[in-house]
Amino acid sequence: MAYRYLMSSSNMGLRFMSYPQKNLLTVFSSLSPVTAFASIKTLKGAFSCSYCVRCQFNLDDFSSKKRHLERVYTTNSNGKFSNKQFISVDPQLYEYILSNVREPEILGQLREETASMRGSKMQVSPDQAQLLAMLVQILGAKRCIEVGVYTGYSSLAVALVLPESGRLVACERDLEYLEVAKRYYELAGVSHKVDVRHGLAAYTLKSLIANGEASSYDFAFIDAEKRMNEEYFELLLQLVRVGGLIVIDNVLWYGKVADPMVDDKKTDSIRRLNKKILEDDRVGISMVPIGDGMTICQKR
Ligand SMILES: C[S@@+](CC[C@H](N)C(=O)[O-])C[C@H]1O[C@@H](n2cnc3c(N)ncnc32)[C@H](O)[C@@H]1O
Repeated sequence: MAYRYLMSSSNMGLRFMSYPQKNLLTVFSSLSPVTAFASIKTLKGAFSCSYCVRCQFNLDDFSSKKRHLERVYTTNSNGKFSNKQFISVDPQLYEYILSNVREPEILGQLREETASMRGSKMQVSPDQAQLLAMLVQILGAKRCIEVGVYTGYSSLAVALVLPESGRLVACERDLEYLEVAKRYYELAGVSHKVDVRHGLAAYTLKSLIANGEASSYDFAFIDAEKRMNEEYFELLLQLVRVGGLIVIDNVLWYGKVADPMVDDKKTDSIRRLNKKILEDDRVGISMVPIGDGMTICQKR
């Protein structure tokens, strides 16, 4: 790890370092990780953070430095991405991210109530919900659809920022979960904005199209049965207007999409859809590594 990291730093960090520092790094890169860490520590004061162009870790704090080494990686694809540095989010960093989320009180209450329920891991994270709400606000969205409500966390985040005349069609097949969601829509004073549809989401989406509602929605969020995502995407592409957004959750599937050893049906279907969307000229795209990964698609 240390070797890999030290080598990677020669592509970015070194531009900002003096020659002695560069020489020292060259020496470090040939050391074993343990020796490298020890040597870094003895260099206290020689330079601050030689590993990353951004941070300025205090070398006195050896454990911070070690954590930093474990958190920052460099792309490894023959320079195709200019040896881009990127971070992996460990629990400590994620706690920090969450501490920077403005979570409305009612959403916090719903999250806490849901924590003890079956399937609570399915809920989007507070940082994801905040991003969804922001997208809705940026769009000035009035008409939204959610596929996969569970107990209502993401749908409530969206409903809270919709204008009074806004409408969110909330599709969920499980009545027990919907009852919790409906209670929270009431508590938050947004139930007049939410059109709850109990049943299979594909059926609801087809009925909206049959009802003449094509191209009339601004925003849609897909977060239900993953193997159905392609069908939801196609139906929602009919329902969303040009310029509107379709956001798909779980596109990284806990990292399994990038692991060639994983070939289960769910992972394969997510990979297939990711590839299809990448090649789909009907939408502009951005895959965002937030939560379990979300792809934001804008209809052209
Ligand atoms: C990942 S959870 C949704 C989490 C929710 N977005 C949140 O943030 O709390 C997926 C939900 O989709 C529902 N679901 C799965 N397949 C469905 C289908 N075909 N039609 C409607 N709902 C479905 C499940 O019952 C489950 O509650």
